[in-house]
Amino acid sequence: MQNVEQDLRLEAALALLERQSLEAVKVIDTRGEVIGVLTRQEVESAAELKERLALSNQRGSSTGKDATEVGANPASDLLAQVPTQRLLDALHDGVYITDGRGVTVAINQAYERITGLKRSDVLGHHMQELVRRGYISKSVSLEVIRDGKPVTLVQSLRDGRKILVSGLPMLAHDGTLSHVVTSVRDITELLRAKHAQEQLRQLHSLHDTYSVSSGTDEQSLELVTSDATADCFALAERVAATDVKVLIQGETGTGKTLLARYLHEHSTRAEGVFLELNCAALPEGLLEAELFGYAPGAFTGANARGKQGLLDVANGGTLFLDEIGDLPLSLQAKLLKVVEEQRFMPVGGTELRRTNVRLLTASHHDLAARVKEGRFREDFYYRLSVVPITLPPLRERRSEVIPLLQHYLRHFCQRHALVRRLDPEVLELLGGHAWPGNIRELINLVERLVVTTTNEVITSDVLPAEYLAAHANSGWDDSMILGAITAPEDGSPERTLKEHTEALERRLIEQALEKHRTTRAAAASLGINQSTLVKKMQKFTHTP
Ligand SMILES: Nc1ncnc2c1ncn2[C@@H]1O[C@H](COP(=O)(O)OP(=O)(O)OP(=O)(O)O)[C@@H](O)[C@H]1O
Repeated sequence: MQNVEQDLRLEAALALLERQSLEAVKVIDTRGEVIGVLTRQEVESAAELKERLALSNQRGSSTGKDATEVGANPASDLLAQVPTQRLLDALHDGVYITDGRGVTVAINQAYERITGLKRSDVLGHHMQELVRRGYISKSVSLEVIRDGKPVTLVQSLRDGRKILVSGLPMLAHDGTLSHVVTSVRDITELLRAKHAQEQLRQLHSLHDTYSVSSGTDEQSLELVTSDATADCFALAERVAATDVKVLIQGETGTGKTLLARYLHEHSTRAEGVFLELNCAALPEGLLEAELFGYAPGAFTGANARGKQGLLDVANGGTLFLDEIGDLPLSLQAKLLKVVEEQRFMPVGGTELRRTNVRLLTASHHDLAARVKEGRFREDFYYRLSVVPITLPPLRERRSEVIPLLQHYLRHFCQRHALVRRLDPEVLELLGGHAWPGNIRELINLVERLVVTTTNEVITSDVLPAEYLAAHANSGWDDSMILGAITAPEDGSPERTLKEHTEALERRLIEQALEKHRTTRAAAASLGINQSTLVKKMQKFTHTP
């Protein structure tokens, strides 16, 4: 059965090599693990040997056994002229042959190359002795002799390399064990490649979870700045080339992450990775494992192969730690060590690892206040905030609101293949909104308006209630309206009746909007139709 499988694999390998003009094929076991690589030359010579065997078998006997019989194989007629040692030395894999008692009778050159052992070291020696001397960690031949069946295992050599060893029993005519033939393949490279593959897999999953992936929508957008923010970006550009620590502060959605990425992209690390971790998003244990990684089997449930931490993955690049104010004190101490020494210890590890990462941090908390409250280490705070940059909230950079609205309108129209315009009245209303969620809130609103509106022009009647009460939020209050209907005391000309009436109308409409939240309900409560109310509001926004 085993031979049939091998034959089928050989044919499949040959077909694959022919069909796809490959130079080598991988051999995979039933669990999908790669156990070796066969070159075209190896597959072809095996196929040729198989053909010869088949020819000879037509003329001769067949063993009908799992193991190979020595001396009864008619193929030996054809190979008889070739000296056995030359045949063995022609093989790329190492070969080790013992007699039925475990005494070494032959090895080939490939075995010497792979293991570094010399023929003179092993010939005539018993396998037990070689294990005792520490030449090899475990003997396959002895296991084959003990169990009487093929054995495959991975051995470690003295220099730490790993070899895959497969031993096969060879039987004499009388069924007794004649020899054990062992093939040896250096799988150090294979294991390294597998390890690299695992690291890559981890990197991809980290990238999906934490990184601000490149080519995002935001990245393709231009920055909208005003006097209030241009200084922040100019400062970021100035310090980008250095490795100084920058602490970015500002309310949520003000562009802290964008500024961090801007810094990375203007730095000499721009080719390296930019990873972002939100320190408020994970419990302490997980946060530690993500940042520092862990050694194989560090804790129950850990990946048996261990895991690289972000400090390793971001080596040569930038690690942006958002919400650093929420980092537990114990991890602040560990990270301080990284900042000071550029070294860290993975969870459960025994060796310090070096890393060359630029740390950028951000927080919506007032970190200085957190230091005073004893919730943030003072030494860590000073280390991180060599250059502090504070992004103002959107309500303090009003001149950006309309450019941002137009900017994201264009963006979402393009993304959803729609044509939409913002009615000037909407621009006015939104221009006066307080934007507690800052730019993120603005972006979400614009996308919502673009995809939910059926008309080309987006009018105020589709605005959610909180945006209609914009004037109330933006500093308009009753006193200003009352001021409009009260005779001025500063000697300026008296208002006309029309102006008084308009001011009163405006006040009533504002109050109705505040109370009823939508233009439809406010209009109904005032006994006018919705479009009249909207027109009047539009007129008011143009009236100082
Ligand atoms: N100046 C700007 N011009 C254009 N878009 C901007 C600007 N600043 C920020 N944005 C966009 O606003 C959104 C929110 O920005 P960002 O995620 O950087 O904010 P944040 O302060 O990091 O928020 P949080 O504190 O919640 O993490 C992002 O989509 C970003 O691309």
